[in-house]
Amino acid sequence: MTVTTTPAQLIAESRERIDAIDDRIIGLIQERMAVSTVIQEARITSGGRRVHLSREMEVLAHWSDALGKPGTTLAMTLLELCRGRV
Ligand SMILES: C=C(O[C@@H]1C=C(C(=O)O)C=C[C@H]1O)C(=O)O
Repeated sequence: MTVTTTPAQLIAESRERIDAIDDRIIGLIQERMAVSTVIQEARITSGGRRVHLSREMEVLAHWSDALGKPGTTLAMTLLELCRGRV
């Protein structure tokens, strides 16, 4: 007996996978925010500034290399989440 998957089933199952992936991405972003906060607080406590522009350029280049221009946009949003608006 062959069991066929209908398009509606395929879509529903794939959307469940997307929701699960999104949950993992959100968790990773929250983890990134926590690590970024540790760095920023250490720098501020030792007399430095919250923002480190040359490091942010490295982060933007990393995302741009992987995902192109939308990667840069994503990285800018990530940076805003991690250190607030500049
Ligand atoms: C976390 C840091 O501090 C800030 C936050 C950054 C980030 O979230 O990637 C990058 C540079 C800084 O503006 C860092 O200097 O690495």
